[in-house]
Amino acid sequence: MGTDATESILTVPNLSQNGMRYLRKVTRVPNMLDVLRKEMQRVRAEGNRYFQKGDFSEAIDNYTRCIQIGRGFQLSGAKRCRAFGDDIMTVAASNRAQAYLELRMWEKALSSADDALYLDPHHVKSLFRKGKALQGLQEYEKARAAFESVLELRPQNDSCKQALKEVTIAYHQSVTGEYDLRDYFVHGGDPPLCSDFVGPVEIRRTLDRGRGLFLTQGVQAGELLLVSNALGLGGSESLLDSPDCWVVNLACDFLQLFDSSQRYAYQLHYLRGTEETDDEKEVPPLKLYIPGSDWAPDPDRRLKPPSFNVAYTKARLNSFDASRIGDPNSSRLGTNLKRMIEEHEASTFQICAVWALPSLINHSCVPNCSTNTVGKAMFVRAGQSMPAGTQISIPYVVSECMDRSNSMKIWDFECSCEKCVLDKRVEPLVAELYERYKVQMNEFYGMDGYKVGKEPNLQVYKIASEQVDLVEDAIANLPFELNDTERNWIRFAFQRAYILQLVQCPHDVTRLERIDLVRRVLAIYSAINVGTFGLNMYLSVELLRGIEQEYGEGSKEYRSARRVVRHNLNRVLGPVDDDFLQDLLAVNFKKDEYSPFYRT
Ligand SMILES: C[S@@+](CC[C@H](N)C(=O)[O-])C[C@H]1O[C@@H](n2cnc3c(N)ncnc32)[C@H](O)[C@@H]1O
Repeated sequence: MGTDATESILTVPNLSQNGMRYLRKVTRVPNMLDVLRKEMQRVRAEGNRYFQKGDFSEAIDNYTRCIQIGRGFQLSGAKRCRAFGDDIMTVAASNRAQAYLELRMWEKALSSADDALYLDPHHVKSLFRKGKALQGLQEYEKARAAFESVLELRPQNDSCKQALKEVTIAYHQSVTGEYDLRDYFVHGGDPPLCSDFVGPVEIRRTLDRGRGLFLTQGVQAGELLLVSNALGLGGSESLLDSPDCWVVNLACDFLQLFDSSQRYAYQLHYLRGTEETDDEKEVPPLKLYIPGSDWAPDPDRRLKPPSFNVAYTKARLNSFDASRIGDPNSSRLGTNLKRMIEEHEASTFQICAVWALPSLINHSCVPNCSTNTVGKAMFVRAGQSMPAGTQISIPYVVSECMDRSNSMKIWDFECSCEKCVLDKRVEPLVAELYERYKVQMNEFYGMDGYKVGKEPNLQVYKIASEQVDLVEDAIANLPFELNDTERNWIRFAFQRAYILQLVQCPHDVTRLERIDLVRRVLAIYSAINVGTFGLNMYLSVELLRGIEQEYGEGSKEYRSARRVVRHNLNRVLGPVDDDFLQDLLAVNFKKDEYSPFYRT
């Protein structure tokens, strides 16, 4: 138990001289202590009632009041008052710790549990709550020690055994970067808790983009670079049209971090805002993001919440789409074609989040890393093999628009990646075609053209195919040479035509032709690397399905398609061995009437 606990409990009452005199007097009154004990119990019970109703702030006020009465008497000077009400205060402080836990106010929960343990070092519930607070602070080793003390006193305590298991796993994850997510990826269900992890990266200043994250060693595609739990979440109807709503939501979430933990408050502090120019912005210590590390700044430099404006700006400049948090399926193997279209075209409610360390990664429309969320934890993996010193990049938003300035505007910068440079060059040359494409795709909304059913929509197929042909002609006639990847970047701007041609293709299109269509769409997504990973994974599995039906499992075509699947899964899910792949395929190869190869 630290000195903090002693200090905090001793400084609770704030009695005036008159108050002290009064207390000394009343403690001499016969039965007064009984009366006061009853009063303490009543106030504590009142706290319990508020707790039951879910009003944790009122509960905390009552528990504090109960402690104030007890400490007031203890400090009143009378000898017989020295240990007055310790038993009642222990429980009040312990319950207050639980109320703080409910509010995710980890530091206060810890200090309240310590208050209770100061009075009774073997108070089991307080030891447990201390462990939970430390778990919330990602201090896994210290949490483990607290849970172990509980189990010494109560070896059969099942919740504590479970909590000990959780922090042991979390500690292992945070140190090794090994996460056993197989079961979750294969069977879905509630996302497992994942600890933060910092792999082979460092934070450095860049020449022109403020700070960025760089590799400290060479990595292979799929290697885990970092895992980060969301600092805050915000939601609204639409991400790009009305950012105000979710930014305000997020900013409010941010302000609560200051009641939660200084570590998280500092992570927020270092996020990009507009108070300083990029060059002046400090490079945060990497330790700040490593669970259990001794990152702490001078204890006198406790951060106070920023103004709402600052929180708002930080929310705006650092948030990414987090819709996948609410959809465990899309963290797994992507979705079937029906859902793929629905999600892509009709996204309505948007959730946004800020992840502290990923927020220091700069954007590229052709990123070299993948991001995937498991619950609130964002996993960042290398999307390709890269040497030490490479600056890593992620897509803040994946947009097919050739002019992405609108969708990027909330982040306040103009992207100048290779794809942006190419798009700017090509856009005027395909302007008329692009306008027609956009009008047509919007018309399809009106006529349910995006609905995927068992019966293909032949009109949509015809129009989509015509557009694909026009795009292919336009690409072939561009007045400059392009490589395969660049051609696919341009196709990506027209991607919906390619997808609709695939999903609405008539029954008489042969399996080989379908295989070609899947291959083509997959090549388009692969060219923008891992930005639309769900689709990459899904389409590569579909390709394998088609090839298995066409050529059989023993064929070289099948083996090569399996390598493609493994590569795409690996970049997002990490190492995929044969058993894991088999399990994933077994799930995905279930009868799916929206597959392009169903009944072909
Ligand atoms: C999420 S932060 C990324 C980290 C940021 N560089 C920092 O120092 O905090 C987003 C901000 O980084 C800068 N940024 C990110 N990607 C960029 C890019 N591709 N080109 C120019 N600026 C970029 C912009 O100032 C943007 O508002």
